[in-house]
Amino acid sequence: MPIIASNFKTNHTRASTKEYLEKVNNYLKTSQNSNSVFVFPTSTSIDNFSLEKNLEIGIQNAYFTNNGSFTGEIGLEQLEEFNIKTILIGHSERRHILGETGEEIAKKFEFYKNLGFTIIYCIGEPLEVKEAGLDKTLEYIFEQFIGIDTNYEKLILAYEPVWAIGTGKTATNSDIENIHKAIKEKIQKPLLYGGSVKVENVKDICKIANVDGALIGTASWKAEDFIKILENTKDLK
Ligand SMILES: O=C(CO)COP(=O)(O)O
Repeated sequence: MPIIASNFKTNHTRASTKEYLEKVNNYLKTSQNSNSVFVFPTSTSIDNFSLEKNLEIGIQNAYFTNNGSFTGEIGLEQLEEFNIKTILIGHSERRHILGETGEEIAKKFEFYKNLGFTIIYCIGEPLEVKEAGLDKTLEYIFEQFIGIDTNYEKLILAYEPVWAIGTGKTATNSDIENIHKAIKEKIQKPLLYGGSVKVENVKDICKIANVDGALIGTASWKAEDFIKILENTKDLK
């Protein structure tokens, strides 16, 4: 069964997140859809939601600390209040827009690994690297694993080419196939694809060899569309 995840990024309010989750949860309750579903709302919208077993809330980001003086950040204490046990680490927007370094990402990974969190770890190359060819792309991607324990049992990977995120430009199926194959040869962990996944293409993408699911931004922000995405992928292995 595929893993299907929605990354809200900086979208939705507390009220609309609750509404969204009610809709998705009701769908899962009645549809016999056994996909493994994750939703990553904004930090201000997390709560103690009562959800189906296969729907889990994760956090988009947190600092590697229990608590302390890190203005603007949240840590373990704030996550524990809502029983959050899943975190997204290494998203390209944090790497490239918020300036998170490989070293900080590795520390974050280690901290949340030691706490037994499920970690969705994102990797992916910017356009200029893609244009330099497959070898350069793989070299860039594998550098993003430096300091990361790729044997961690609760690790899920997400390949998200930076040039495909929020641009409407999905990688071609053969790009996805080649990159996923190369990653899987080295790291045998569930591997999601992300980058302009849509209601219309999610099924075909999830059918590509070595694609275990999808991490979706824009196309997942309306509950009705996310439910269509879940419906379109429900019969896949
Ligand atoms: O960054 C993404 C998910 O983490 C992908 O975003 P889009 O689906 O908007 O391209």
